[in-house]
Amino acid sequence: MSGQKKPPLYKSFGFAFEGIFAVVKKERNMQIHCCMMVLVILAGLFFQISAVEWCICFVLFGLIMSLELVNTAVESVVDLVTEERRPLAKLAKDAAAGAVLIASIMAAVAGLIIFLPKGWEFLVGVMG
Ligand SMILES: Nc1ncnc2c1ncn2[C@@H]1O[C@H](COP(=O)(O)OP(=O)(O)OP(=O)(O)O)[C@@H](O)[C@H]1O
Repeated sequence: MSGQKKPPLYKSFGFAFEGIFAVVKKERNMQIHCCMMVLVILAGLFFQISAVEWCICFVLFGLIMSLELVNTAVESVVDLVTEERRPLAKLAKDAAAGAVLIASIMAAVAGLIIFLPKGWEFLVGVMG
């Protein structure tokens, strides 16, 4: 929309937050990501993970949630453009979903690398 006055910065932030809240409300996968984030934060506090480990966790939360927002945006645009079954619509939706899946698998692996040894140490300490 060139030539039109841009909305003030605070309004742009408002629209962005509206988008985030709408996706959290509508998308079950986003609700699962939010629950996982809370669980990881609780585990991080319990096991007192290092600053670098917190950074890795927060970067991965951001990556997965951002990709979920983009995935919902792609799905919405595809549905807006066509209700017919079309190969390109399928490719767009499946590729966007694949991006979320890859990030989630990598985050799960990173989570295991960070938390598995600490969980094991804790169990050994409790039992021994
Ligand atoms: N217009 C379309 N043309 C061809 N295939 C489509 C089309 N719309 C959806 N599909 C296929 O059906 C699958 C399910 O689509 P849907 O829109 O229900 O999204 P979804 O993968 O269930 O995502 P979510 O659960 O996040 O809504 C897609 O992954 C895609 O493979």
